[in-house]
Amino acid sequence: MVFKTKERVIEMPKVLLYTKDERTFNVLFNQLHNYFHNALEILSLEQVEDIRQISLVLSTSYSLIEDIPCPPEKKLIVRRAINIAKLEELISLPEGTECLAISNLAEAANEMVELLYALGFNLKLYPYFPGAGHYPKTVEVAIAPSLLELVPPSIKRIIDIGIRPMDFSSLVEISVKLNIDMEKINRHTARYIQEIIKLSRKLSLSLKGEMELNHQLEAILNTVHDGIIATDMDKNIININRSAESILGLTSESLNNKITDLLPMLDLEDGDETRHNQLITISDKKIVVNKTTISMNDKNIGEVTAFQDVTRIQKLEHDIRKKMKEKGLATKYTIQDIIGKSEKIKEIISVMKKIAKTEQTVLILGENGTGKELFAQSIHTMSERKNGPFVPVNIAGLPESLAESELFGYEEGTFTGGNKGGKQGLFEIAHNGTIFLDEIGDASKSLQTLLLRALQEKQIMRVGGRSILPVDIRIIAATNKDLKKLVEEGRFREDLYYRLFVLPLRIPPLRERKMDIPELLYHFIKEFSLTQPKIADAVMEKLLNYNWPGNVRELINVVQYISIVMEGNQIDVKDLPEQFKSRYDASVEKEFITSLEEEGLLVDVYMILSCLKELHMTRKGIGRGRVVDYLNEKDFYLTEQQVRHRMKILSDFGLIYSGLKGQGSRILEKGLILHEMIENRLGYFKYTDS
Ligand SMILES: Nc1ncnc2c1ncn2[C@@H]1O[C@H](COP(=O)(O)OP(=O)(O)OP(=O)(O)O)[C@@H](O)[C@H]1O
Repeated sequence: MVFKTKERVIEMPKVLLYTKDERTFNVLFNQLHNYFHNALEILSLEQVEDIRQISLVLSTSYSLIEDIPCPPEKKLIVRRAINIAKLEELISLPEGTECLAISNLAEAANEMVELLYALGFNLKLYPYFPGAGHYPKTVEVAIAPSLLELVPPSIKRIIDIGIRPMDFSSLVEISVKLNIDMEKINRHTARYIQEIIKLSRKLSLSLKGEMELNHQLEAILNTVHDGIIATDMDKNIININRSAESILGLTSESLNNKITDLLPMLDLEDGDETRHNQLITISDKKIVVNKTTISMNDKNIGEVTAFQDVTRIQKLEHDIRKKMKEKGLATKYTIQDIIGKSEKIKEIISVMKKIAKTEQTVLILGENGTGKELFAQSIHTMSERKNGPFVPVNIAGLPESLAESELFGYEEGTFTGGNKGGKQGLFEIAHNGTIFLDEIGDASKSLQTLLLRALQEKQIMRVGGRSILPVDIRIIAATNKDLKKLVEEGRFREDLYYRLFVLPLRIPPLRERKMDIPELLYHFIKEFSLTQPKIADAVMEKLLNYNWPGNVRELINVVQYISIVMEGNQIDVKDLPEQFKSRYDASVEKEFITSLEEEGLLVDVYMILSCLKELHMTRKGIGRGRVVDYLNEKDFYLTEQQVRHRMKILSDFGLIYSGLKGQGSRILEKGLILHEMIENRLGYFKYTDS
């Protein structure tokens, strides 16, 4: 039997990248593509058919995207870094040289001037852009980010610093805005570190013959977040930047010390393999280290060690995620997390996409563990509100006495010991987002009345408050109960039912879409990091035949169980939890019972099992002699020889455990089940005590 996990359809957020010229577009496009790979789709303005489908508009300048009709929170002006590898020529300019800083937009030209000053260049810089007008006649040099056609004819020397890439903080900001998950950000971080290290390496290579780093270079090194240490051939430290000092907790006194004395762990072994991207730990910090040899005329003259504090970047990202979580902004799931290719799931997903575009109330119906919350979160992340909060409320879990204040908040002074300044309710927190009312069928009558009012009026009043707060929220409710029936029984308000029953979404139980089982199984196997085990055909057959009362949640539990008990790399029937075993063994054991019957041994075996079962409670092994005595007491006569023969059969079949000599035998779980089955087969209880 072969089960294949099929490719998942992935919905990527669409990003509009808008730049003044095509070359900048290409550089930024490549950079975005390198960092985010397939996590987002990047479009140019011409490719956008409907601006409402765009999750984020990126540009190098606000003036460019001012008129694009979308809310300001969907627009992001990216910050630009400078290409370190291209700075070599700039460093060579004498102090005070007059230069034009050229760009196609005033904003960008001014920004370049600021950046170059911040980098410590002691030049006289004039921003220059189309329409900028006059500049002093004496200026002979232009610094241009590849836009050479903009350079006025009077300029004698052009320094091309290349198109400026986006800086890392903008990339992180994009990740956060688009809710690209932590794991992906982490992968980007690794890539970013590599990139920076490549730049530093290029920089060190461009310093051939210049072991005396001048002030400008030092200033540049100090703006880099990487730690950089340069050493001479005798391993004396001849330059150390500020980041290196702060990452390693050093002072400038470390200069002229030998790196081997001061930081022996940074003195990586020679040989290419070990010198690149090596991860080391220095006083609880994880650091990626790279080392490059500087050579002149084929002679090595020193080394540059560049390193990044991975812990710091991870912490930064962690803080961002934490902040999002605190604000209730973070949803765990998107439509990409929904596993399944059955017709039913495909149909639900297509309905969900339509539902997500609307603002209407959704009612998700389905048994426990079918994924109602997963679907609710996916609707939220697909909707216009995805950047707003998603606030889940478990109605069944709200104690009646607290429900009102939890949902609607309270004013200061309402409760003794209440918060100063009152407290926001969950409806208020969900403002501009989605509130997910789970297990709505469990709401008490009084809570139903309160909910009805909030839903009808889209406004709430805090407990003890006098003013009304309008809230802009989308409601998704869910239940595993038959709401219609509750209405008929008078246990659920009819008017609330019709408020909720606007867009119903029915999630079928897993037994009605068994085709999804293999894919779900493989997915969770991967999640519990079982290394691609083989799955015995019999196992798959059992999983497919099972009726899954606990739905996907039960399947997750089964995989977890398997991950604990399995040995080797094949999942066998024996690795399945109880609910599968008894059903499976039934057929095998039925055959066993039939064969015992044919051999005329069934009653004998039953009597022996009854004996072991009865004495089972003592937890001690029972010897053959004891069994013979027991049978005698019941007027059932077998010789010790016969008992031994029958017990051997039982032990071979795994129904009893016969210990080493003298320890006697004990009935096993399977023996108890078989005992019950024979009892049913025999249909009378003549031989039991009762
Ligand atoms: N189609 C699916 N693909 C991947 N994971 C799923 C799917 N359906 C459910 N799950 C997972 O199963 C678990 C249970 O889902 P969830 O909590 O959303 O169910 P529920 O219907 O809300 O349950 P309850 O009614 O008991 O609250 C979650 O871990 C969820 O991620």
